[in-house]
Amino acid sequence: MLSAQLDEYLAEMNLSATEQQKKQLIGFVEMLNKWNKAYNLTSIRDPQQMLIRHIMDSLAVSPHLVGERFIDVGTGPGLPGIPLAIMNPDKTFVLLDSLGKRIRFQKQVQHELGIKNISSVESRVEAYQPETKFDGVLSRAFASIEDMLHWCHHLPTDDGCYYALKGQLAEDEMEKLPEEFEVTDVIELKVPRLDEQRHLLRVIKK
Ligand SMILES: C[S@@+](CC[C@H](N)C(=O)[O-])C[C@H]1O[C@@H](n2cnc3c(N)ncnc32)[C@H](O)[C@@H]1O
Repeated sequence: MLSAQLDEYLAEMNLSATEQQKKQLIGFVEMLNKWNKAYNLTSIRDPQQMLIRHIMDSLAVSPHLVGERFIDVGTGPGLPGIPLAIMNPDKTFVLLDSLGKRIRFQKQVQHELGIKNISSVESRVEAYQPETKFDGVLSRAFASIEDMLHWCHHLPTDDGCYYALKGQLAEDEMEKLPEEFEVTDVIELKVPRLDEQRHLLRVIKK
């Protein structure tokens, strides 16, 4: 059932996936569903809705990523980072969250599904000092853009950028951007069966 839906949605989004990648995406939904009661990972309880609202919503960002090394800040159970890592094995993703049980869940996912290009970090983002900086800093449902830029300014390379996955566009949020930053792209995302506005904002330091 889930796998037929996944095939349909991937086709609608013009994304192609190997059998192994599809197995991992479905496996991730199954693990979210199984661990949700004990670990309180998401308010969405129905696996079919998880597929749309978590997996496909995350994957809508995939065609817009530029670079190889990414960090997903405030990733929770690994969103959008885990679906993006599954579909982009040539890129690496650090999944950062301050809550230990979410990190434990991610590590279990990495182990059970054999996802090689993710690593999990338990830390507040402000305190995290990576050895190597990132081409892209991603977030979904994490903070206002202003707070994201404030807390993450030490993470991207000089020509790296920020990707914020948002619902309805908050013009006031964009107006409050510190003047050294610039929104270079506002991309309207199409997520199958999701009748809500979704946007990806790409921000750079001028
Ligand atoms: C609303 S959840 C969003 C989770 C996921 N990105 C998603 O889209 O489902 C926000 C997450 O950010 C984490 N968080 C909040 N403030 C943080 C901080 N300063 N540093 C690291 N993680 C933080 C929380 O623990 C939580 O898991």
